[in-house]
Amino acid sequence: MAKVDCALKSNTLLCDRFKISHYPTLLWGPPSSFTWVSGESTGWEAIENGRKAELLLQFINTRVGKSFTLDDASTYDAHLVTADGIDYGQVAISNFDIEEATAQAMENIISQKLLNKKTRSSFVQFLQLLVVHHPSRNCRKGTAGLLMNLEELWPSLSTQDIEEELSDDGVIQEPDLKAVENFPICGEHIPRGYWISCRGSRNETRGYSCGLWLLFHAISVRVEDRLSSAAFRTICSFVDNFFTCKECREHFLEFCSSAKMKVSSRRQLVLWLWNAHNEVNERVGKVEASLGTGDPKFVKELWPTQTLCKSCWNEGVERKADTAFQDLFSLSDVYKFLLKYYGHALSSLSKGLSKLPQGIQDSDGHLRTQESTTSSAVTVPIGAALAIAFASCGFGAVACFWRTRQKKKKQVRRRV
Ligand SMILES: Cc1cc2nc3c(=O)[nH]c(=O)nc-3n(C[C@H](O)[C@H](O)[C@H](O)COP(=O)(O)OP(=O)(O)OC[C@H]3O[C@@H](n4cnc5c(N)ncnc54)[C@H](O)[C@@H]3O)c2cc1C
Repeated sequence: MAKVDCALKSNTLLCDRFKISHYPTLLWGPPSSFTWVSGESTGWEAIENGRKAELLLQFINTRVGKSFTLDDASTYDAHLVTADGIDYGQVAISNFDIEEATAQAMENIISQKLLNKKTRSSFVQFLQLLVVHHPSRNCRKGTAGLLMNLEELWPSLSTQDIEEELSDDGVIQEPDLKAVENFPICGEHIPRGYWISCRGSRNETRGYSCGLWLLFHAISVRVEDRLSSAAFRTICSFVDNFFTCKECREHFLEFCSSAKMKVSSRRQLVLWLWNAHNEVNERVGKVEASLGTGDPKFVKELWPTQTLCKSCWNEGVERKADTAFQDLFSLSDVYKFLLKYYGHALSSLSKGLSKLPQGIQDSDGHLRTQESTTSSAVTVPIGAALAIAFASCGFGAVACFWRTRQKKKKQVRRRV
C-alpha cells in the first residue's frame, strides 16, 4: 500500500496524473499499473464506495476472490516463516504494535497527568532508553526531538532555580503538557488507535499491556552489557511511575527488587524480563482460567511455545508444581531465540524484507545496533541528530549530553 498526500505541492503533478479530485481517494490495482511510462497510466481503478471498513473489505474480497470478515484474526504470509523458526510476518506486525504502545504510553502519561517533579527523571531516563534502543526508527527520531526540546517545554529546576522561579503566587512552574502532548513521539499519525498483533478478540483484552511487553523485550535485546543495569532500573522505574494497573505494578516491582543484584549483562536483562513475563503469564493465566476473564483466542501459556522454539525446551523434563523455569527451558536456546525474535527479525523487517541483513549478530551472539548497520541518514533536528549520533556510545552518553545542555541553559537563564 502507498499513501500520497495530494495537499502537498510537491505531489501536485503525481496527483494530477491520477486525476485526484477529492480526498480521500482510494485507487486499486497491481503495482505495475501505478508505474508512469508515458501518456495514460492504466490498469488501476478507483474504489468508489470504500469509506466504511465493511464496504472496503467487500470490495477487496471481490477483487482477490476471498471472503474475509472484519472479525478474522490478522493473517500474514506463511511463507515468511523461515527455517530458523522465526515468523517474519508476525514480527513485522509486532513492530507496528511496539510503535503504537510507545505513542499510547506517552498519551497515557499526559492524559493521566503522571508527569510531575517526582517522575521527571524517570520520564527522561525512559526517553533516553528509547532514543537509543527503540527498534523503530520513527520512534527513535521522535523521542530524540522531544528529549532535545524538553528543557524548553518543561524546564528542570534546581533548588536555587525553584527559589528564583517561584512565581508571585508561589506556584512552581509545571510542565507544558499540551506542548509535550503535541510532540509526535513516533511520528505523525501514531498512535493509530488500533492494534494488530496485540488485538484482542474482545475489546477489553490485550492491546496496550501486550504492546508494552513487546516494547520492553525489543529494548532488552538491544542493550549493551554495560548499560543493561541502567536499562533494567529504567524499565522498573517506568512501570513504577507510569503503569497505572496497580496490581500489575506491585507484582512486577517484586521481580525488580528481587533481581537488582543479578542484572549486569544483556543476557541477564533479556532472560530476567522473559522470566518475569512468564511468571506473569502463569499467574494471570490461572486467574483468567478461573474467572473466565481472559481472551479465549489468546490463552496464557509459557512462552516460547514448543511450536515456536522446540530447542528452547529441555527434553524429557516432566513439569511439576515446583519445577523452575531454568530446569524446564534451555536458557541458552531461549536467549538465542529472543535475540532473533525481538532483535534480528525486527531490525531486518524495519529495513525491508527483501534485504535481510546477514550476520547482524557478532560472534558472541551480540546484536549490533541498527545504526551501525545502515548507511541511510535520518533527517532530524540538529539536537536530535546529535542524540542519535551518541547512540553508539549508549544512552549514558545521551544523558550526559542532555545534562550539559541543560546546565548551559540554566546558566544563560541566571545571567538573564
Ligand atoms: C509489566 C507488566 C506487568 C503486568 N502484570 C500483570 C498482573 O500482575 N496481572 C494481570 O492481570 N495482568 C498483568 N499485566 C498484563 C498481562 O501481562 C498481559 O499483558 C495482558 O493480559 C494481555 O495479554 P496477552 O495475551 O496480550 O499477552 P502478553 O502477556 O501481553 O504478551 C504479549 C506477547 O509477548 C510475547 N510473550 C509472551 N510471553 C513472553 C515471554 N515470557 N517473553 C517474551 N515474550 C513473550 C507473546 O508474543 C505475546 O503475544 C502486566 C503487563 C505488564 C506490561
